[in-house]
Amino acid sequence: MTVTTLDLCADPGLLSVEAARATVAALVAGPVGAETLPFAELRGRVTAEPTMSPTPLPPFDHSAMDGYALADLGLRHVLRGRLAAGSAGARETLKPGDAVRIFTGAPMPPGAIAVVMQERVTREGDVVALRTAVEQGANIRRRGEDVSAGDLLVPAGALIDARHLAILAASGVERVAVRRKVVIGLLSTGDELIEHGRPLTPGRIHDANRPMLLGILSTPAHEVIDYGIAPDDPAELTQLLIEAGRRCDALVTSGATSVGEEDHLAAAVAAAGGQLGLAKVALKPGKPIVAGRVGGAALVGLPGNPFAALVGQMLIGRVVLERLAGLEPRPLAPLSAVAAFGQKGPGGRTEFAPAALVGTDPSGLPRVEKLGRGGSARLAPLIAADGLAVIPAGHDEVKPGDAIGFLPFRAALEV
Ligand SMILES: Nc1nc2c(c(=O)[nH]1)N[C@H]1C(S)=C(S)[C@@H](COP(=O)(O)OP(=O)(O)OC[C@H]3O[C@@H](n4cnc5c(N)ncnc54)[C@H](O)[C@@H]3O)O[C@H]1N2
Ligand code: MOO
Repeated sequence: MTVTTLDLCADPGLLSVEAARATVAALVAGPVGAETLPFAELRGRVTAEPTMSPTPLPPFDHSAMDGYALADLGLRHVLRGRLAAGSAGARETLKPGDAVRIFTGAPMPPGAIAVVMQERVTREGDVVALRTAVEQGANIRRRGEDVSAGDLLVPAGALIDARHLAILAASGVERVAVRRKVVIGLLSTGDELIEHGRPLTPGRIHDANRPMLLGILSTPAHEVIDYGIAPDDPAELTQLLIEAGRRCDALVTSGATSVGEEDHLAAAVAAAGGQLGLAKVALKPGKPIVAGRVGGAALVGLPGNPFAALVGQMLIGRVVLERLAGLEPRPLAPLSAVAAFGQKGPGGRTEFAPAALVGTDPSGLPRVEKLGRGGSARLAPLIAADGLAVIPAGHDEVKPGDAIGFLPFRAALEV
């Protein structure tokens, strides 16, 4: 059987992380289709169309302070009424010398030109005496000063979070067109793996990658189909790939990417009528990443070692899912930090290592301490880590105080 390969790695050397991200992103022709959802179901979904505001925000002129609405800028006024937030507003227009007791959020009475804060006045019965002059328009929030009717509220390709919910709710938008959920098949490979929750037998280990990847991929924008553990059996793996290629937009696997005789992924993808390419990425850990297509699905094959799989998904696999979901892949932009450690290397590969934030240096940059002694199979150092230290390729040695990068888990693990 001939294995059809994609030319992911035309260069005989290692692909840079950025080049690998671009190559893998190009496997996806475009985003999945769209559907229209009610407001309550929008969180975590990706907008498919821009939403324009049906109304100005704020919808009417109102007071920004608790105080007095004034008909003119004189220092002495007579109180004519009271307006609280939620009131439908005053009907009568103020006359010169008039003031109205007003509270934050209440509609401006007709004829009022400024609001004075209550701390700036002396009250004697119905007389309001200003201690200092106010300017015209002071403390008035104008209709439409935040958003005009017809303004762009949320562009297409936005991952809807609390900010978007706030402005959509404020504008009374009830339905939004979003990308349908990206259907992701998830698969672990390896005869040594046992499902979490089942007892171990000699020589076998629990599958850690699928629960980890489920933890990353289970978002409102995705529907994950769990294909379980595939044994190191080419025929069985081929059948699974054919089925997943029919149902899924993307397939994320771990293991079997390497060169061992039991690493059957490439042959199984070819037997399933797909194409696969091996990208040797200048990345430590996670060097072997395979990507391709099977049926209608883009396939990302992560290395078997759990930390390598995590790094591969965070840095490279996610661009496939972002493209399918209609999100512009976010550039890999580690924060500037300084090393609180010294080490040799990483030489020609960019190294990612579990790391904790340990204060700041004199210039205010975060100091980053590397955790654990390396190794792509170790999980324990991740638990105390705040994110990943990023040591750029080309360093033969890192000394304490050297400039490095830091990728916080919070930003990196959200999809
Ligand atoms: N001769 C070579 N051997 C290896 C090379 C190489 O270049 N030449 N690369 C090494 C590197 S780097 C990595 S990473 C691994 C990648 O191997 P595979 O993607 O084929 O992964 P496996 O061989 O299936 O597994 C590697 C390791 O990870 C454990 N594993 C696998 N799946 C899971 C899982 N779901 N949960 C927990 N642990 C898992 C597996 O038992 C192995 O110990 O290849 C190196 N070898
Ligand atoms: O680079 Mo492997 O991906 O070390 O674990």
